[in-house]
Amino acid sequence: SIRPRDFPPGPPCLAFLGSLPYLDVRNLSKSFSKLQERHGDVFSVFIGSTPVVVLNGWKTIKEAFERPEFSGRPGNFSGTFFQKGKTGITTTEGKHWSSQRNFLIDYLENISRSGSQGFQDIMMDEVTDLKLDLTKKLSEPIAVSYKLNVCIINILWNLCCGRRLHAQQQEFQTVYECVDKITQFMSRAAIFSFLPILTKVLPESVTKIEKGRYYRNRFHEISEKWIREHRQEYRGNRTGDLQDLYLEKVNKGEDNFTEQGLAAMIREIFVIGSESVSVMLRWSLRILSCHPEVQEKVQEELDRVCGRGVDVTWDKSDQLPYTMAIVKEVQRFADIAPTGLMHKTVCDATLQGYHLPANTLIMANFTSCHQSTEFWKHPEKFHPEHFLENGKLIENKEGFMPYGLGTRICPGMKLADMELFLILSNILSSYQLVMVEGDDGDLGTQFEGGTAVLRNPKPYRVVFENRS
Ligand code: HEM
Repeated sequence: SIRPRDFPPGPPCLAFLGSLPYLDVRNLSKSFSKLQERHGDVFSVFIGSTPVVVLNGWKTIKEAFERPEFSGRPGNFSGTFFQKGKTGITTTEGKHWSSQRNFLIDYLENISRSGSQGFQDIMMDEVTDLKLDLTKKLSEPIAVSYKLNVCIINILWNLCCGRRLHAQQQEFQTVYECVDKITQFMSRAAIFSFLPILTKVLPESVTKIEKGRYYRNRFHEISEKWIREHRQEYRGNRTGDLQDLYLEKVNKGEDNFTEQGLAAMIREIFVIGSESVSVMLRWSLRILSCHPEVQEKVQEELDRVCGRGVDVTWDKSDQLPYTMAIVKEVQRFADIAPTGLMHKTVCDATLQGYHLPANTLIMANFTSCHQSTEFWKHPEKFHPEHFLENGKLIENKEGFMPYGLGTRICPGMKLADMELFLILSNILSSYQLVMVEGDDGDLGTQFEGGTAVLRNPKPYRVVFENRS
């Protein structure tokens, strides 16, 4: 074995393939849970010839991810291909990373703070449009993905560009297509970070690199155009959307703030912020249509607190513990990012007696928390009561980390929580979700479509019935 003695143990490493024969690449977290039984909470696997240290269990993941030594991010094929280099937040480190990350966090904190009504109203407008769209297809089986994506992309569009671009249909279609194709390409290309040789030996029909490059370039052109347009209109006295605030910093000459950096941030928000919320909503509607008894309870709460079919707003959320528990339980049950994003040690570090040299790749097995009987009474079931105690919502629960933990925790979490709450509660207030006849209610994962980074439900149709 090429493991030094104080490096975490793991399955054998074979030439070229590493530990791949011991791993189900379409369901890594399941393979990890098996290896955890044998090797403990900290073990290592080889992907190709690259060792990756896998962390399991709440205590271990929390201990590591809260320490700055573990806050690095490895160079990865998909991310750098998408941005044409290391820029933005997800793929960067050091001063660049913290400046961009803090900017986004401050901005989102500002617009989502209770009392700041503007952005909530914008979200509610999009939710109303979504409901109108659903009204056109009542009582027939429909696929919801596209409708949900339109709503989510419009929210992000408002966030990044202000309202003006919203109605331009052709441009919307182009952006939608770019985001969709880039997301697909990036999850397919995840493996190229470990086996770059594949990009050379496999044909384009398999790698889809040329196609990926086409959509990437198109999206670069669009994001750069948005910034030029914004620049022309900017007079230095408007404090509005994300671009205005970022450009203010560019104008002041602040370190790490450039127009290219702004374009990268916007592309990143669209790609990372739309698919994640969309997948979570697809799970939500699927799970709820399969659980009429849960729908009944949440609708009773919504009717009582807000009134049937009346707009549900974020300021009502603290009076809606059951609704909030559903949002959280969907996040636990769906476990959409089972291994999160890879980290890297930025210097030599020790963890539970093991020595990890600088630049060691680190992966966390979130499923080991979300599916553990240590924290959940019925881990394999959808059970909103996991987040309730004496009818009150449990805000911070051990073992729950849909957005990761510590230094790299998702900066979009508050925005995502608001989107999930507003879209789901307003749909449930107006409609009954009914399974299509003959549907067996299977809540399994869709594994087709390669090594998807996000865990998706199997494609499904659902019927919306009016409640009034
Ligand atoms: C339900 C939806 C979402 C989920 C489940 C989710 C989950 C995650 C996870 C697990 C990470 C990795 C944390 C780590 O590296 O340890 C992450 C990172 C990130 N997310 Fe989210 N996310 C969601 C929505 C969003 C939204 C709406 C945005 C943008 C507005 C966003 C922006 C980001 C960014 C920029 C990072 C990289 C952070 C960094 O490297 O410092 N996410 N997210």
